[in-house]
Order: sequence, then structure tokens, then C-alpha cells
Amino acid sequence: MTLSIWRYSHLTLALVSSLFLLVASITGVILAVEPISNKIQPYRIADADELTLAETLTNLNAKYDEVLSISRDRNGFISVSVIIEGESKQFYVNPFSGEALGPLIEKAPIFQFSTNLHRSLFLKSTGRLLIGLVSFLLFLIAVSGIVLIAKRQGGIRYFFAPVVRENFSQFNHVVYSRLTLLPILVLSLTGVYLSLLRFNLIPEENIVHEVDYDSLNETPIIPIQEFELLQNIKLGQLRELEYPFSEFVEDYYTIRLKNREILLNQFTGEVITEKKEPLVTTISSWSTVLHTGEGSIIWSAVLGLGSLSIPYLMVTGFVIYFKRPKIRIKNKFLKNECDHIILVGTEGGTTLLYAQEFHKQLLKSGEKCYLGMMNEYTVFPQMNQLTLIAATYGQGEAPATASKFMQLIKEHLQKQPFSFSVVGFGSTSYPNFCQFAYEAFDTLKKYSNATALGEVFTVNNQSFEAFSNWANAWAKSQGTALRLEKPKISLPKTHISNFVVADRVDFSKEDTFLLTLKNKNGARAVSGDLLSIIPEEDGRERLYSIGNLGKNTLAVSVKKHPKGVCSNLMGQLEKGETLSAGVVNNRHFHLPKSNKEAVLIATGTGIGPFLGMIASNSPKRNLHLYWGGRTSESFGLYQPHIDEALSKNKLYRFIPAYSRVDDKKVYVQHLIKKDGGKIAKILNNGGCVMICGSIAMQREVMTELAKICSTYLKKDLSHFQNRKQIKMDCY
Ligand SMILES: Cc1cc2nc3c(=O)[nH]c(=O)nc-3n(C[C@H](O)[C@H](O)[C@H](O)COP(=O)(O)O)c2cc1C
Repeated sequence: MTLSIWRYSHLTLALVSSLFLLVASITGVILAVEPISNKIQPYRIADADELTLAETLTNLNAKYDEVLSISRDRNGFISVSVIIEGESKQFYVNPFSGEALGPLIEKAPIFQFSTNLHRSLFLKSTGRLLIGLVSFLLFLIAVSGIVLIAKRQGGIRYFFAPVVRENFSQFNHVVYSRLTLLPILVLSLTGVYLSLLRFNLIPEENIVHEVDYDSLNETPIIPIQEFELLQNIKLGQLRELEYPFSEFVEDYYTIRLKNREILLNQFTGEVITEKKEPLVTTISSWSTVLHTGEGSIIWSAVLGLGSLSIPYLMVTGFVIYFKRPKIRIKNKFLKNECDHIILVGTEGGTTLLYAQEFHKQLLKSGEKCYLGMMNEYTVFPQMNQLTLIAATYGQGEAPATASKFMQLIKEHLQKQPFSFSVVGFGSTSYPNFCQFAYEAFDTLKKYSNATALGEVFTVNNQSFEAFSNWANAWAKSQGTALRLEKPKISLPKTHISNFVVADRVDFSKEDTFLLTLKNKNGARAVSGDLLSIIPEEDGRERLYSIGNLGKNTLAVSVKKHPKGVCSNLMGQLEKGETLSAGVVNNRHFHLPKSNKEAVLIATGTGIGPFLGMIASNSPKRNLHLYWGGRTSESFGLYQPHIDEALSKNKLYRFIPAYSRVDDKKVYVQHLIKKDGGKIAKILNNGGCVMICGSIAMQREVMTELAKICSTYLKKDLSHFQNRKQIKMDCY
């Protein structure tokens, strides 16, 4: 079944059952309190379960004139039904002394009300039927949820792998549904079972004893404390013991144990008959315990949390659905008449929004172009240009609208030559960054009539800046110009703040500079977060990684681009001037809070966030910094920070790689390879590796890290990526 069918089934089931599910789950939470409040009552006597039935009966017989029955409930409380002064009384007792402990627990009105609402919505049989149906729907919702999580995680074996936080609802929906999956499955299945039982769709068997009354002996009369069977059964095994009604031999003791029922001769203590409990009764009893949590504080709490999670999952689920961009495409031209075909691989819809903007601007500039999904790949008779804009899902797999693309390329061969470009949408928080885009690119490249226009262009975390850079470069290569407008998507909110330039250091030879910014009105930034700047000149957002140096100061290192609007604007800022910017939370690139060792790898201005991480590090944690630049002069910008950190033991090792010092160019990946053993040890001990800088450097470093993991640790790099031990923020 395709992903969208699972998704729609999950949503439709939740919508259809939402009201009833809400009632059942809220009353379920209330009812989970009942077994807990019962269990904490002071009626459980230590070691009572170890007492034999013979001892119990002797103790109670000594205390009361007439005992009718003894019961043990799921809380382990012993109660008796006795006649005192001609009146029948029931209460909890101490089986050692026979002392009365208190009256039987009565159901509080709130629990009574909730039970009725929970079981039948006060609608008698109709209500019971509805609730049974809702339990079944809940089970189907849970199953479709399991499939959806397995698909999004890239396979069932990654089901419990860490979830990348894309947004609040998506992250929490997945995390809490996994956490509460077991109680939800148990509640739904046992709910269905108990409903079937109530409607007699599961036949309940009663134990029927066949007693041969003629063979019952009245002698020898043995005192009850000497009955062999009663001496061998512990009170912990008892459910109920009924005394004989009269002193006729035809009346006997009825003993209901956890797994069998026994009739016992009241004079001789002989077993009259013994029957095992039918399987249906055992299953029913387990279903009740599992559904209600009776007798166990822990399980009741687990069930309560499971029920509580249902409304929460409903809300977050609906938010995910309604926030998802809707996939609707309008085309002005037929695909057969277009010379430029744009195909999109998307799952969440954001890639399509970017592609739509690209398509719109191309149409404005007079191009005859067609926008479709990658799964629509076919023979395009007029196509001379193909643009693929593809996200990556699961563990580096195709998104929903491109799942058949690889097969379709083979089936539909284009007759004419054409050129193609591939833009990959992905996130460096995932192990296989933009892998599907790379695979699509490699597959297309194999066809002799397909010419690649450059390499795959990657867009990290839906960066509009990156996408419009690509669009501008592409347009330039075609001899035209494009101006894309940012689609309205809800990316993490930025809080605009004023920053005053506290210091600036320049290295003009390489057009790089380091700004120290003092935050004037309180945007809280963690090293690794991003500074968001939107220059008035073009209204487009640029993001820069920042380091928090403490005392409200941030470090941001920038390289000026010859025609870069924002980098030049920042390059002109003088000490004391103010910059308006936002701080974007970039949680996946924060240094973990634990004190585990970490390896920081950067090239050029990528060192920015690490300056902050190092400044706030304690000497207890060893940080190793690998930095790549052209010469030691290039390092001058950062040297004071690094020297100070080394002297204060905030940085353990600094390992520079200079590419223009000796004849032999040294890059960071060479040093990583050399220190393979050390890095492997750090990863194996739970430490992490963080990479910041260019995508090109990231790919080289990742190749080395993959080799290190397989050589030294016999593990795949993805093992550590899944555990969030490899963190990247590359551009
Ligand atoms: C469950 C899930 C798995 C993902 N797996 C990857 C991955 O393996 N590699 C990658 O680069 N990006 C991965 N991403 C990030 C998406 O490709 C990225 O967010 C993209 O912009 C989504 O585009 P869409 O909204 O058009 O589907 C994943 C996202 C999600 C939600």
C-alpha cells in the first residue's frame, strides 16, 4: 500500500472516531486512578499470601461464629462474609488474627459515572457497541501508525531510532506515539475482547462439576486444620472460598483458585471434584486486568498515561495534517508541448512550494514549462531541459511522489537529447543527506542523451536562500534572470533583536571577518543556532551559524562574496553600529549537554559556532578542534580565542590543516584519517563529532568517518548518526 493510503487511513480513522475516542480516553484516565487509589488502602497484610488455607480458616473460625465465605481480591486484600449477631456483614480482615480492618471499598461516584460513560456512553447496548467499535478503530489507528512510523524512519528496524526534530507537532507525535504504543495496543485489543464478551460473541464457559452424592463419606471426621488440601494451598492462590450451606454431607466447601475450582468434603477433607478453569475464563480475567490495571499501581499508571496520550496524539496529528502544504498543481501547458519539464519528489509538500515558485517565474519569463511529480515521468517529446527537485526520506529513500521514478526512467526512454539539473532537498541531520537526489542524478547521467548541467545542488533544511542561489545561478547559465519569492511556509519562528557590534577583526586578504555582537534585547542564542538577517535591499533571509561567547555576546564569522548583498552589508558594519537580526533555533547542532568528549571539525568561517561551544566548555570535557584554512595567517582571526581556550583547558587539542603552506595540500579530512583510532574511540565511548563548513568538506569528512567506523568499530556510520553522535551544519 502506498504511503498516502496509509496516511489517509490513519487520519480518516482518527477523524471518524475522534469524539468517542476523546470520551473513552478521558474517562480512561480517570478510571486509571481508581485501582491506584484502591491499592493504597491499608488492607494488605504483610506475608498474608504465605498463610495456608488451613491456617486462615482456623484463625477465622476461631474469631467468628459463622463464616460464609472468604475472598482475596486483585489488590491482595482478604475479605470475609460472616454472620454476627444474626446479621450478615462483609469487611476486610487480617487473616492472622481475624481482626476486622474496615468496610469493603465502595466505588466513588466519579468512578461510577466514568465507568458507565466509558463502557456504554449511557446508551446501554448501543453505547456498548459503539465503544467496542471505537476500540477496534483505535487498534487500526495504532497499526496504521506503526506502518507510518516504520516508513518515515526508513524501515521497521529503525522504528525506535531517534527522531529528527522537524517541528514540534511532528516530533512529539512520533515520540509519544512510540512511547505509548504498548498501552494503546493493549487497551484497544482488550477493549475489543471485552465488548465481544459482553455481546456473547465469545462464548463464556462455566465450570460444571459432576458430583456423585452417593459416594460422599461422612467419616472419618477430620478437623479442618488437618485437611491435607487446605494445608497445601497458600492464601495467595485463592480467589474465593465458600463454606458449606448446611451440615449435610451433600454440601461442601467450594474453593476457587487462580486456575482451578475444587469441591471439598466438609467432614473428611477429601477432594470431591476438581476442574481446571476454561481457557476463555483465563483470557477474560487477563483482559480485565490488562484493561483496568486492577491490582497494579504501575500498570494502572502506564494505562493512564496511554489514555492521556490519545487526546494529545489527536491534537498533534491534526496539526501535522492541517499544516502540511496541500499538493495541487496548476499547469498552463500540456506536458507534450513543453520544452522544460520540472518534476518534484516531495512528501511533506514544501519542496513542491519551492518548485511552484520556480515554475511560476519561468512562466512569467515566457518559458513553456510543465510542473509535475517525479512519479509522472514519461516520454516528453518536446523536452530539452529537465529539472528534478527532490526531497529525501526514510533512510535516504525516495519521497512518496517519486517512489517509482527509478523504474520509470528505465521504462520511458527519451528519444531526443536533453540537459538536466538536480536540486536535492534534505537535512544534514539525517544520515544520508539528499541521497535520493544523488541517486536520481547518477541514474540519469548514465543515459547518453542526458547531459548534466553541473552537479547535484543541495538545499539543507528548506533554506530558501540556498534554493534561490541555485535558481539564480541556473538562470544565469541560461542567459536570463529570475527573482523568486519566498513561499509562505511555517519555518521556525525568528525573534528579531538588536545587536551592537562590540568588536570586529578582518582578514582582508581572504575577505573574511569575525564580528562580536552584543545582544541588546534578549534573543537567547545557543552556540550552533543561526543568525537570520533579511537585508532591505532584496528582502531575502540569510542564515549564519553563531557561537555564544557568554555575557550576551555572539561570534559570527563571515566571508564576503563579491556580489553578496548580505555579506557586504555585514562587512561594512563598524564597531558600535547596530544590526537587526533574528535567532533561529538550530537544535540539532547544539553541543550535547553530557560531559562526553567531542570532535569539532570546521573549515574557514565554519569555526563560528565552535568558538562559542569552546568558550562555554568546562575543562572536564575534552574538545578536539580540527580546523582547515589556507595558511596560519588565515587562522589569525580566531587565534586569540583559541589560545585563551587552550590556556584555560577549555580546548584540549587544536589541530590545524593548512592547504597552502607546503607543497602537499593538507585538508581536514587528511587529519581525520590520521587520527582515525582516536576518533573511533571517542565515538565508541558515546562522544560526538560535529562538522561545520562547506558541503564539499562535509562529504570528504563523512567518507573518512565512514571508513573509520567500519575499520575500527566494525559499524556503519549511520549507527552513530542515528544516535545523534554525528552532527552537521554545512552550507
Ligand atoms: C521522516 C523523515 C526522513 C527524512 N530523511 C532524510 C534523509 O534520509 N536524508 C535527507 O537528506 N533528508 C531527510 N529528510 C529531510 C527532508 O528531505 C527535508 O525536510 C525536505 O525538505 C522535505 O521536503 P518535503 O516537505 O517536500 O517532503 C527527512 C525528513 C523526514 C520527515
